[in-house]
Amino acid sequence: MGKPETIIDKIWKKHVVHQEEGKPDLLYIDQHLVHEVTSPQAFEGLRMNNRKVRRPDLTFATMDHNVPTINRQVVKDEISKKQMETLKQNCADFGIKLADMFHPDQGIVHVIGPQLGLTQPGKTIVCGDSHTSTHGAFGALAFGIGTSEVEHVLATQTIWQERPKSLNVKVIGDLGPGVTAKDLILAIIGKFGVRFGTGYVMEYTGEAIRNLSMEGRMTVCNMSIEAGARAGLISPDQKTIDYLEGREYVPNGEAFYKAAEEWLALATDEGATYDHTVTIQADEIEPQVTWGTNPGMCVPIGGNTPVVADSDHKEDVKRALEYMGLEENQPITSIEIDHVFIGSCTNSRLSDLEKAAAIVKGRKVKDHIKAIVVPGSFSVKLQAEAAGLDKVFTEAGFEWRESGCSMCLGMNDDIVPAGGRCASTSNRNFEGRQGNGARTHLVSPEMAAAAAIEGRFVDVRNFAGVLS
Ligand SMILES: CC(C)[C@H](C(=O)O)[C@@H](O)C(=O)O
Ligand code: SF4
Repeated sequence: MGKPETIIDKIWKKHVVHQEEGKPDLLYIDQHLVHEVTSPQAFEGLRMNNRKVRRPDLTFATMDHNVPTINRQVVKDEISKKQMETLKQNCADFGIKLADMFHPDQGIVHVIGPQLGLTQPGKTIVCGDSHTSTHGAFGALAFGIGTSEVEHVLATQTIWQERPKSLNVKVIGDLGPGVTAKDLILAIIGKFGVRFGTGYVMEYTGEAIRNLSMEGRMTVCNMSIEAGARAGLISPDQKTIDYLEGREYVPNGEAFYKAAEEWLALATDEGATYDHTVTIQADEIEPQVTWGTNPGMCVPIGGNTPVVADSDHKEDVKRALEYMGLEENQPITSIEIDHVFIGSCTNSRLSDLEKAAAIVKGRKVKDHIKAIVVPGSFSVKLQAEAAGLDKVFTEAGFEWRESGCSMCLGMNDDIVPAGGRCASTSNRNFEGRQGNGARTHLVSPEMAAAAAIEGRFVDVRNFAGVLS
């Protein structure tokens, strides 16, 4: 037996194709995911230099950020329209598979990768999108890249990368009833801040992580970037294998069993060391709500907004409260909302919708609230409809939409108006994120559903049926 290694070391070693003193490593990329927003200039660069895509077979494209979620036929915004037409043309010219807005595989890039089985343990996965960290839930080394790097990967199937340090985010104990993966990651970022992961790839370990479903693990890894990390991942286990078996791009038969063995062997070895470790106690975590303008500005549902004078970051807190239209020391349960968004690559998978529907069932959305549910992919939408979830939502007063990024960011028609206040299951609450002057509160799907019913934030654990 050699020295115990982390999964990060193991994946890195297998993918370095060139190493030179004083330079980053050149890493091989196993899977390149592409969307309409960050790829046009990259393809343009290839054309200008008369280059081809090196491995079209390892490249997969979808449309997600700009797609309309009501009437697919009408794309009002000219830039959005152009970006989608350009992606279509680029994929045709360079021989890349594309799930366009009408394709059954269409969806948010970080939802369809796992769904199709393109996301697998041990792979290096990149995409011109910061939330590529989502795929780390499978024990892949997955990270977002910039447009010039997208061009580099298209042309060479490799990327220059500084070897990251490793950070063990150890979650001790288990989450209580009604407390979700979203609450866990918000509480982690709330405790350690939005920069503690800078320069690191984080591995989430511990009982609470093992007990999460694959979908919960995706929610956690998705937000690694909000902690500043290069990537976040979780060592594969039997749950990972079970999730992947039978998916379209996963090997089958004997090849699957062989792959599964290799995948399990990637898990961090007993006794491996990390550059740094932080720990958090899962059973102390309560449902979280962000009050401010970054994901670390969050408190438990029973808490209050901060008092400026008591804060270490007075200016930031003051400005955030002002932007959010909130008072100091205001109970979170007194905050009234007018929009609810259930969707995004953080929380738009089938189990997210099921959990939100369980809260909503038989109840009504408060009168004035505009509440929308946006499935993460066309396939999630179909599965949800087969289970009757669309009816549960629409009967309660939610709108049931086509899949896409939607209200997660203001790049399509789904926008929160200035001064509007939204309970959102997405991952970013920056100023203007959901539209100019819009105010975003990040929560779990369950908490968003309960807020839609009550018209303000409430502890979802008090809803009948939630704790059963
Ligand atoms: C548009 C895209 C580049 C961006 C990202 O990289 O994350 C978006 O997905 C986001 O969530 O802000
Ligand atoms: S759903 Fe939101 S966070 Fe995810 S890729 Fe789309 S815009 Fe980015």
